[in-house]
Amino acid sequence: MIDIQNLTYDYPGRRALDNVSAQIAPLTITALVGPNGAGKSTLLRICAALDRPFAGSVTIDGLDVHDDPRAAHRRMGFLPDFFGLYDDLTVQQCLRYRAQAQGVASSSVVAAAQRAAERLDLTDRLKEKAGTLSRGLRQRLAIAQAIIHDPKVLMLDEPASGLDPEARIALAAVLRRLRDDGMTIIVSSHILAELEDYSTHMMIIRDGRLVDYAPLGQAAQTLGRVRLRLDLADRSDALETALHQIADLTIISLDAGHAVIEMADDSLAHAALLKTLVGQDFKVASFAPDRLGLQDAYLTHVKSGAPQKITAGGSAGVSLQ
Ligand SMILES: Nc1ncnc2c1ncn2[C@@H]1O[C@H](COP(=O)(O)OP(=O)(O)OP(=O)(O)O)[C@@H](O)[C@H]1O
Repeated sequence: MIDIQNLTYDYPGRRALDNVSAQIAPLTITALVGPNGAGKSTLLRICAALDRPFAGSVTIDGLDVHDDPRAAHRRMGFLPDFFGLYDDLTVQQCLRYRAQAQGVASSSVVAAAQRAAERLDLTDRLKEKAGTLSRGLRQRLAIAQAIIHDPKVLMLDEPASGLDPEARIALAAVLRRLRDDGMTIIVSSHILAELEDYSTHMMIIRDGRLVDYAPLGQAAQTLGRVRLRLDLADRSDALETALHQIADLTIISLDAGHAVIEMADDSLAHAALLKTLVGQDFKVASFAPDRLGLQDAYLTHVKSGAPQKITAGGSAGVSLQ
């Protein structure tokens, strides 16, 4: 879907991107993470065909975005980290204006504005002026403008910065819905916790280099294997012995009340294990894939003496500085 090949970009005296490559599959939501100055905004601007790389290319469905930026812009929506709105226009006027500016056929402008408002839950705000909206609503209006032409790809640079928890939750719901509707999304952020709920993949960059790009939940797992978490309602010291008797099962962590195990990605094998444990009278309260958290995966990759500072960020989770 999005093919990023060997991107290199320099600012005067500073290499911002160094040979970055990644292939982003359709219908994924990629969390683009990294400390301040890692190159996230530069990467997004290049993917959005706003800056031209010194070397390398970006294609969307085979279209080189720098060869034909206008065609590329019809396929993508982009929201930069700082954006402006026409404060004196109503939400409806903003959306209709943007539809016209994006080249939506004049017979479809009204419908496009209505649909974008519906997708971003703005239909009850259509008559309000942009200048009177709260920060969360302004952000939603800006995203509605970015998707007015129903692009296949949406790229958002720090969309949740400055939003309160409620607005962040609303934004997460919107992004999930857009993905379900058929969009491929890349979203950058410093705050990992907010990305965790909806991201399918994580791309880590640091000092302009790609550190990792992997599906969440599988980042640390072997292909064809899956990590599962088992919780017991009643603690039982016999759990370890029982698990050791199961073939082709690796115990990742264990105590009398829970276990994280790795085994073949085979639902029949999982069902058989569950049946065995229940048959041995273990009180299984839950048994489900153990999703490797985005924070865990990020920290796994960056805590090896990396130069950036990582601070625990209260309810917002880990933040990168
Ligand atoms: N216009 C510019 N001129 C010179 N250097 C720049 C310019 N824009 C960015 N840089 C530098 O390039 C590097 C990458 O910047 P970029 O904004 O892409 O990083 P980022 O990961 O988005 O950072 P942040 O999280 O702080 O937004 C940084 O070291 C930054 O200081």
